[in-house]
Amino acid sequence: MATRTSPAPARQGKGSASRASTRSGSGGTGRSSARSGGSSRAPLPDDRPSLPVRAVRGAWLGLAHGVGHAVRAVGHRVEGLDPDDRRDGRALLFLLLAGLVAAVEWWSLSGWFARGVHAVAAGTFGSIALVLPFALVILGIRLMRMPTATGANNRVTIGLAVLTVASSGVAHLTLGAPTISAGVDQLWAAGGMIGFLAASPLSQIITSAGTLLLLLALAFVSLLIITATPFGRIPARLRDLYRHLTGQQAGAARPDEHDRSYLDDPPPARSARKKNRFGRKDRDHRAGDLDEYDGDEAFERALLGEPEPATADIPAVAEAPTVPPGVRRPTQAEKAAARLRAEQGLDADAGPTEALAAVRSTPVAPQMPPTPIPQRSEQLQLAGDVTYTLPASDFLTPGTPPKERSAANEAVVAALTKVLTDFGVDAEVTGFSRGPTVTRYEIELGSGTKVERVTALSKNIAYAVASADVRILSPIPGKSAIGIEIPNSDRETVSLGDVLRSTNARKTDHPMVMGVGKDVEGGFVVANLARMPHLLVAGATGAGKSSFVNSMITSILMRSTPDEVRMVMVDPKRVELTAYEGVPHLITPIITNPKKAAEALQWVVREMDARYDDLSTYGYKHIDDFNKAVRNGKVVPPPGSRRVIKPYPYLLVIVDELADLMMVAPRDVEDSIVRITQLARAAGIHLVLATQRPSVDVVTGLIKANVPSRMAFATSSVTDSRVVLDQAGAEKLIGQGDALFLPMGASKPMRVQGAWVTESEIHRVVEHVKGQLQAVYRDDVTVQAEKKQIDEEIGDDLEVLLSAAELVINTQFGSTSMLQRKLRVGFAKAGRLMDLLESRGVVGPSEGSKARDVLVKPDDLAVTLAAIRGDGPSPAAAASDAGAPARDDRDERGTDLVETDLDGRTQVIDYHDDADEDGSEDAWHLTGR
Ligand SMILES: Nc1ncnc2c1ncn2[C@@H]1O[C@H](COP(=O)(O)OP(=O)(O)OP(=O)(O)O)[C@@H](O)[C@H]1O
Repeated sequence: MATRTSPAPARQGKGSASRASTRSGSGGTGRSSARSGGSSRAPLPDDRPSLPVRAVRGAWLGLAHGVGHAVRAVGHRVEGLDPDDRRDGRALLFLLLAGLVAAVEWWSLSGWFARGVHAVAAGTFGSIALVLPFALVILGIRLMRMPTATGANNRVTIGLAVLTVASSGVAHLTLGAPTISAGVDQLWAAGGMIGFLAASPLSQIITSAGTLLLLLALAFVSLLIITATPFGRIPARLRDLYRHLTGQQAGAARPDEHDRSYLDDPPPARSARKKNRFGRKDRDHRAGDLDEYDGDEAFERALLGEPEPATADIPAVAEAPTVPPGVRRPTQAEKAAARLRAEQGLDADAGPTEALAAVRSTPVAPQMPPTPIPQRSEQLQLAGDVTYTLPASDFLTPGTPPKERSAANEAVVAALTKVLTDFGVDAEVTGFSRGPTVTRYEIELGSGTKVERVTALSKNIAYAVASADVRILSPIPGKSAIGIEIPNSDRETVSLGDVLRSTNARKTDHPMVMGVGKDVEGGFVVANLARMPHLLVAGATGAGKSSFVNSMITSILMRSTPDEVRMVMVDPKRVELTAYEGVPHLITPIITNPKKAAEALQWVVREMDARYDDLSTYGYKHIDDFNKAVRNGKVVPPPGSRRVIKPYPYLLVIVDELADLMMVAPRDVEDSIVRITQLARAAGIHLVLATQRPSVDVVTGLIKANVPSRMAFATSSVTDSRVVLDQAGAEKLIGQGDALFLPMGASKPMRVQGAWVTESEIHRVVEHVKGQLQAVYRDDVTVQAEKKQIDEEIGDDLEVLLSAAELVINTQFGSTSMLQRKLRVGFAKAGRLMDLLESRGVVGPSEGSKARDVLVKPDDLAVTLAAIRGDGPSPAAAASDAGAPARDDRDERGTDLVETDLDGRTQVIDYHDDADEDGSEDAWHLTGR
């Protein structure tokens, strides 16, 4: 397969050019090798294997891919593997060898072939041949499931090899330590030839006991190599193993446990769910949909507001709920319910009245013990071959069990019915679905009844149910019914743990998926921040923004490694995000100073530009494609560069109070935000902006236009709601995490109760994460951009400096007295201008009375002037990009270019000016540094 290095690589098929480049050996890129001579373009002689060979090869690979597919589907499904990356053929060989050795060694097969296999296996490894199949199976399965994790696979292979040698040596010593003269049978029964060679010579030198100890130590070290366990982490690994073996993650099913059948049940089709809600059983749609169901669908379902469906077969009749004890006056609604009961001759303690029981509630799923989320440890080999374990799913505790219906709901149904009857409206309450915070009651109209007759009653309804926060949806999207959302007087908390354990969240591995909460129908809502691609979170103080931001960060910490997601947190309030200080996902300490935050945003712009440079250099449209290519070794730095190209993590920038930033530097902040939001999506950079002041001076039109996803918590006015959502509604929310979620592309906001995570849960997760890796902060994030220093230094002299630059560059004469004369300025000022030009790389250093060297050619005048104005890269960089002088200058001084990656690790890149052979510009330049 050809290696892809150019921005627009000529697509090489699997044919001749491709093979030619592969064969051309190391160092050469696909492109250069393909070009290395005219002959390589000419069709190669037909060196294809003969038909029978191809047929056997095809059959073998077909079988191998089939087995590989099955192996990848078992347990935690491996997805997104590029067909080109599969190594199934080799892996199947390992598995077959394992089977062969097992058949011979375990079941003592006889015959010449079995004897041959035994001679090889036992002759080499002695009695260790008995466990050889395990090692071969491990290697085979790893190769099928993780063919691209070359580093980790090599590590495991080396570890297994060392373990085999050490064990053979131990077997040799403990099983009689036979000498060669004792005959092959004895050697085979002990440690085989490997065991003999590993143990015998050593025991001559350090005695048998010493050798045994040494080999045991070697075996122990090999286990550490296989499991990528540093010495310091042995206790933690043992603890994890213990927890895993004793099933502590799963937790015991308690009788009062939250119903979590959704953990196991794949969601049925929407139509099936609808029918089942009304008691009819129809499972036909379900099986068909299951096969096609994938993580993306789960995401889209969540994003589209489709709740995670409840299980089908539950009868919709609820138990009679008991009213919580406590002395208080009954509300109007309760009185209405009592009246309805009395009218029907039922006593007050009776279960649901017939009339109320007829109003069906959406059933909640039945109780089932939870299953732990499978650990993704196999995928978590970080750069530098560090194994990283994500926090266990039970770090986040389950929430209160969801109720299908309660006395409060019955009371409201009765009150609504009474209002409709009192005002003579031909309509009835036909059902309700209870969410954690609000219940949506469905009202169906009799024929000939106007919708307005019900909507006009909103104030009367509010009065009857004694709640000001009544929201009417007309119609409920997708239904011929009016929805009336009324807060539950017995609201439930939605635990983040439950959301992250839901099927929706588990169907996708994407590291940027966060638990949002539960919708009005009780369905779990998750969202992929990478697809937002930017989010505005707004709401009055105390409405639940910070809790939402906490849930978001905790979701990321629960699901992603620092190699996958990095964060920049801006917390001008200084209290909200302090818990996360020191997590390895952070690029810079939490920023609390608004001025520094503005600078950090400018750094993000520079980071974005750098990523774009890489994307365009290597010809990829999205950072995901680029990362995939890097992982597959398809992105090779140009010859001469010492840069090590690594995948870019997603960068999540969280600003917990935008208003504070907009106060200190409105223009700069707005500029940066607009630039980031317009472009950063493809670069894997995503912004989350939270504010309690959603007014037009904070959330400006430009910012709004570029931040497409919105999460509105309760706002203090309808105007604020309009700023956030472009529509009213958020002012009716009831606070404490009640929100309207409007993801990009959705036309109507979805009402959700935000997920809640406690401080102790956050603490546990953060401690786990920090215990594995230390944060490596970059120190340039909050450093003022060079551009700003220039601005301040130039002060009021910008115009005259631009004239001076123009003069010097056009005349190619760097003389101070010329500036004095032509610009009519004094000596001191002309000297200052010349110094400014020097510091910006336009002229060289002073050489006494001689004129200075001019380093910028007239052709580059425009870009240099733009740079001095602050519209582009520094003049030195502009010049170095554009022309030879600065480059030569750099070479003469022997200065290398320096790149810093997200870990703050600095890499030196040799400057090289061999422009790509296809004429494309060399892209190794510093962006804004
Ligand atoms: N999702 C939720 N579930 C349950 N309770 C919540 C939720 N979100 C917020 N609350 C409650 O509301 C309180 C205020 O929430 P939070 O601090 O997040 O508000 P805020 O909008 O960030 O306010 P401020 O702008 O003043 O920081 C919390 O202390 C908590 O009691």
